[in-house]
Amino acid sequence: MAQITVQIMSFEVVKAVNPTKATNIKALAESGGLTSVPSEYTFTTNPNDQAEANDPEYSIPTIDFSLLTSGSPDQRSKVLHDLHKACEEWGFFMVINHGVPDKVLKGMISVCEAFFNLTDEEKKEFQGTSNVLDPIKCGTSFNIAIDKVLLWRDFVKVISHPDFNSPHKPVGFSEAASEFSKRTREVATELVNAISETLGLESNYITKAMNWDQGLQLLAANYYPACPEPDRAIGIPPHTDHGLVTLLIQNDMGGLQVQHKGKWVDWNAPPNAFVVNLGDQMQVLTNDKYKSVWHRAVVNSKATRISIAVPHGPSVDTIVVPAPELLEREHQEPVFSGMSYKDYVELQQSSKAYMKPCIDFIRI
Ligand SMILES: O=C(O)CCC(=O)C(=O)O
Ligand SMILES: [Fe+2]
Repeated sequence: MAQITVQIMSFEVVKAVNPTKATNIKALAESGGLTSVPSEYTFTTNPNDQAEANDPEYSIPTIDFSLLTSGSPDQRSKVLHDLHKACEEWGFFMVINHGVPDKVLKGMISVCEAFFNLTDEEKKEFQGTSNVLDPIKCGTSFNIAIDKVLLWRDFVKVISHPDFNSPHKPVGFSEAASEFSKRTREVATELVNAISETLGLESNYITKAMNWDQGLQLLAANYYPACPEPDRAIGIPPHTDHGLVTLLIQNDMGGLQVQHKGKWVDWNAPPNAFVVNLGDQMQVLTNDKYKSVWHRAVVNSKATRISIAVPHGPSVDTIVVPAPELLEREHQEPVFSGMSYKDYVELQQSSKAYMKPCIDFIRI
């Protein structure tokens, strides 16, 4: 009987969701008495697809950033070798000793938490429109105009480059986000230069070809409250990221899983490391050599998880094509047709590409 009451109650809360009046999962999770996942949020995963914990085959590649920027020539070439392997075999790696102070990372997580703690009324101002490239946008799920299953996730996204944007609330958000985005971008630039070298190209090849100076950088913060039945809901379903590289930090809760050799691998990065993954534009540029990798965010029953994903891409008007220098050297035909980054992002977030590999739309 109690069970039925709860289900009806949560159904009523969820029914209030509509594209113009977005409610949020934080409010639902905190409303008390929620003992099961409401049907609109039901998303089940297959436990047999999970990688064995501690299997060395699934041990995560780690890149020591300090050796890349200030190691001896031998140390640097060893890191470049590891980076090449990580890009080719995983598309995901962890970056340690990156030099961004803990204070900057923790400061960013804490202002994001404060943002999610604003009242619904206060957040409404930052809801944005249906334009996927709104400078500031917040909401719940992925895109409630097209979602068939609601996600156990609220989000706030801001464009931080080429122009820096920030909500004016809560106090301190803008300062923390500005410092965090600047420092994170410096690390991303070094990594992209190093990735260029691992491809046998000039270190500034990618940044030049992608108009990096005007490149898009987003701060996308995710809020996943504790969930009463974590196996029956999902924070973010399997997807690849649209840009070149994404750098991600999280509070001390895990939840990111990466697909590797057909299994889902738990990614337990320490809070002061960056988790880096390659995005679709890197796969296009390298003509499938370095692939963007499928990943997802699962939820847990213990505590709120916050992650901040920072995708870095070309400038929005760059038409991304496989690098002619690589095609020539490898005697390959291009396997992707060109598309502007802006069109790609819009396509990826449209109903046409919902839960589908967006990159297949431009595969020749
Ligand atoms: O929260 C996470 O760990 C994953 C987030 C993510 O994949 C994204 O925002 O694109
Ligand atoms: Fe992602």
